[in-house]
Amino acid sequence: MKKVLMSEKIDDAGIKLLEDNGFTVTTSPATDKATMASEIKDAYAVIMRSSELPDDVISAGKNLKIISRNGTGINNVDVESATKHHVLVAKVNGANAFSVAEYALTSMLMLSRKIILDDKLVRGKKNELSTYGSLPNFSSQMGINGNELRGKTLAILGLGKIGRQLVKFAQAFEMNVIGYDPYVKDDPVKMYDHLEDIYPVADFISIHMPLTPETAGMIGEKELKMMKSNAILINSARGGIIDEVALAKALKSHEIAGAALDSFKPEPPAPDNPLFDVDNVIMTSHIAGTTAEANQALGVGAAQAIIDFSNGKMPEFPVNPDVFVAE
Ligand SMILES: O=C(O)[C@H](O)COP(=O)(O)O
Repeated sequence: MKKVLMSEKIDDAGIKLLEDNGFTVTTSPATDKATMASEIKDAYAVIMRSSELPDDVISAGKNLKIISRNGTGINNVDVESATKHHVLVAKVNGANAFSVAEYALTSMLMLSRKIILDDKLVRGKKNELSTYGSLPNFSSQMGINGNELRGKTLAILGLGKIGRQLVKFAQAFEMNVIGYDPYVKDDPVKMYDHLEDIYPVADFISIHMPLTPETAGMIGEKELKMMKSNAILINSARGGIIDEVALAKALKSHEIAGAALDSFKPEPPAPDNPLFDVDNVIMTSHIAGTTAEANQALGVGAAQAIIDFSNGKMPEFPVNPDVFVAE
């Protein structure tokens, strides 16, 4: 029986699909590299999500034929090493696009309606609330008002499946959507050729690009200074695209109005990450693409890639297709 090693457990539907197709499925804790390297020895396939799959682990996989990432980003897989060892890397595109786009929209709404700030105010004033009597909207009386999304300009950086889903959501909120993506051939929204033309006009900026040498550190002090003072920046893509120290400074000095980050560098964020001390930022634990629905679709997609491969068929989303040799 062919063994599939999971560095993180996938949805039961994906495990069942593999077992129904004659594979044995085991989990090895991704945090323990030594165990992983020993477990990978007799594995035919690996399924992984957020864990790192470096060269020394891949090299230990003497029978390894395919690495299946249940997600789109492949920044945590050493594709070069996989290719060197003739291991196919496959991913699952689009299965969590709705979830990530929902996360971006939720963050935009929470920040522009000041939901977290108001929640803190209500809790902080719990003993005085009865004195407000017929004026329960005390935060509005204090001058704290949110804004609608309607009519605001949203810049979407990266117009893949996630970015395009966000376009649909934003248009339903009557936002003016603009975009930047040097790799798209069509123009799903008004596209800009240069990021420096986007920063000064956007009220919201949402990043949906992979972490690559081109995007690493793409938004730092200089770029933050170009943004509007009411700008809200959302990163549900990858840590490392935004300089977090520069962002904390820009938020503290109100150079921009707010931010939401779901991914950090390093991940999880180190205790001395300056964003912990900033109010107008939402910090979450890489949850944007993890809903029950997305997890199920991703698990099934990752399993299907292995089944297809083992049946001599190219998986739907290969990363290094040249190593594919039908079995
Ligand atoms: O790579 C992806 O599938 C999306 O960017 C979501 O990220 P995640 O899979 O790391 O949650």
